[in-house]
Amino acid sequence: MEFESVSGRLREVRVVTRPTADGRSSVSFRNFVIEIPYSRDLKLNIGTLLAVDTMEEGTSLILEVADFIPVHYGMLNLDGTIPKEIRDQVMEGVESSWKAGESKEMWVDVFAYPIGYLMTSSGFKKGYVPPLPGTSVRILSKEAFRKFVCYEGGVEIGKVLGQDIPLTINLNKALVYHMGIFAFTGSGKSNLTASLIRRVLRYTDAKVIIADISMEYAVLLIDQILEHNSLLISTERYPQNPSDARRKFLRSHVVPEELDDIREKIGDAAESIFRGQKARYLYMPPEGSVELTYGDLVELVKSQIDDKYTAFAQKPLFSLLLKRLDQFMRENKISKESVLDDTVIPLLEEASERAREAGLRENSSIFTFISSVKSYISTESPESNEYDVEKLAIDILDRDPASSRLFILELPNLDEARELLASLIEHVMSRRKRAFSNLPILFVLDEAQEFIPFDTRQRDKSELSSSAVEKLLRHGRKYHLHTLISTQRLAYLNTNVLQQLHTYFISTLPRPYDRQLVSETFGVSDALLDRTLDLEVGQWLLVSFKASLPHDVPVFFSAPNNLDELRRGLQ
Ligand SMILES: Nc1ncnc2c1ncn2[C@@H]1O[C@H](COP(=O)(O)OP(=O)(O)OP(=O)(O)O)[C@@H](O)[C@H]1O
Repeated sequence: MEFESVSGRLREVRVVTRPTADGRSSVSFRNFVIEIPYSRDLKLNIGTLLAVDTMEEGTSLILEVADFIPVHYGMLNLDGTIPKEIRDQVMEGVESSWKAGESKEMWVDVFAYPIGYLMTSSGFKKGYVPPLPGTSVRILSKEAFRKFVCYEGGVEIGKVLGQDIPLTINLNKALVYHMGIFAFTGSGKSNLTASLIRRVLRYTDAKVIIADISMEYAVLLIDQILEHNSLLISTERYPQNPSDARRKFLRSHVVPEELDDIREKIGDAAESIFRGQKARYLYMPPEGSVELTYGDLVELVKSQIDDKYTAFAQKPLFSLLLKRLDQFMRENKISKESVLDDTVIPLLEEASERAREAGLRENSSIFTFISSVKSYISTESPESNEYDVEKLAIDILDRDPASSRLFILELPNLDEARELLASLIEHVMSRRKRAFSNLPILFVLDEAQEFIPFDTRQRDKSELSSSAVEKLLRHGRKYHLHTLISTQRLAYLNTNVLQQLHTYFISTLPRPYDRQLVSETFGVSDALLDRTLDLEVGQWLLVSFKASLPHDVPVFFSAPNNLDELRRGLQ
């Protein structure tokens, strides 16, 4: 059976127009009012799907329920102008008919909106055909809903709200098109992030790198650190002795109250991490000691051309060097941020050759310039045993099945976190470009507004991290580099990145601006987004655009509790 036995009728079509969140234009949503007879057994939920006849024969329009209100005919015109005794009498009568259960005078006004799909005899297809007012509206059965909404054979991430259907998604595709988790503090963002990471580790081959500024994930995923090849990386040193390191771990991490009874077990797990050499101290070079990049070299050559003391005879040769450098970078897909390496030496030698052919004297500034760049490149920086960002990038890109899969980077200092993330993304991207592989890598950025804020400032390094993350989101997919970001305030985020995310998990967002931004980005009705205000901790609205689900249907679900999964994992 495709439909439930009960059906209703389409009574009204309303178009609601409002200014966009940025106030620059306007956006309209179609809202439909459907009347369904009231009965005690009527099973309606926010998110229930309906089908209504349209102007095209044999084609129904699919609607999603955003809200519903029971109505009694007897109370339609009952307002304060009617004397109190009569009001009381009418309401008593109405109360008894609700209790009796069924009457022609009672119905439910259902507010629903079209989700861009049509149902035909050959199945579902994208599109919109105006529905016929007054015609019957049917409720999709549980099985029809499951087939339309869930990804067959996919990974279960929770249960559809009110329907007890396991919500299965295409996790690989969700990864590829980046994901976002948006909710007010305390709604369960870290919990959902951790349970999604568990599934990524179990059901895909992706490596996972978590940039953790609130030092939460080492505890939330401690069983996973033990289960998989992992590294817990910190910018602070832990004591050499594993039992001292365990004490420091428990002191510096918040163990959720719900896990108080297994605090010792968590301590044991931490000690195993230190004993098993799964913890690393990450060396951060002192500020200012950054390496020269290709962009720096371009700037240096340009300044030679612009310098009034550079002899005129040499300027065309510097221009030629600049042109060749630009060509070389384009051909080899080298970005300005890539660290200068010895692949550029043949280019410098070619420039010296041209200068010699032009008959320039050996002490000309172009020769001095070239030889100083060459000597910079060939001077090996002293080999250090410290685990630094370059070694980390190499480990992340390592394709050996025995290499680490889960990397938790504990970065409590924000400036340091931004600088490190920017540098890590640059290293990973430039190495990936040079040695391509399709091994997926997922970067998880909790508190993403700290890395890609709306307002970037050079002083606090957010400019660095913001441009690196933006690049990762825009171009990462080509190189199998993916991102999951999570934030509590969309207003504080660089909203350029929102279009790059194709899967959103939304829970309570108290500010209308944040909800409006999501509804505009995905074309989801405001009425549905407003329902997120009623969600409880651990309940989410999943919105996907050609990614997680077979059809782009916003779906409400309740996520499993990561703490239960952690508890089971530790047993
Ligand atoms: N799916 C869930 N089922 C049951 N309880 C949950 C679920 N998700 C979260 N919780 C509980 O809600 C509380 C807050 O969760 P969490 O720390 O993940 O929220 P958050 O949004 O990350 O908060 P913050 O922004 O403060 O970091 C936790 O105590 C957790 O146990």
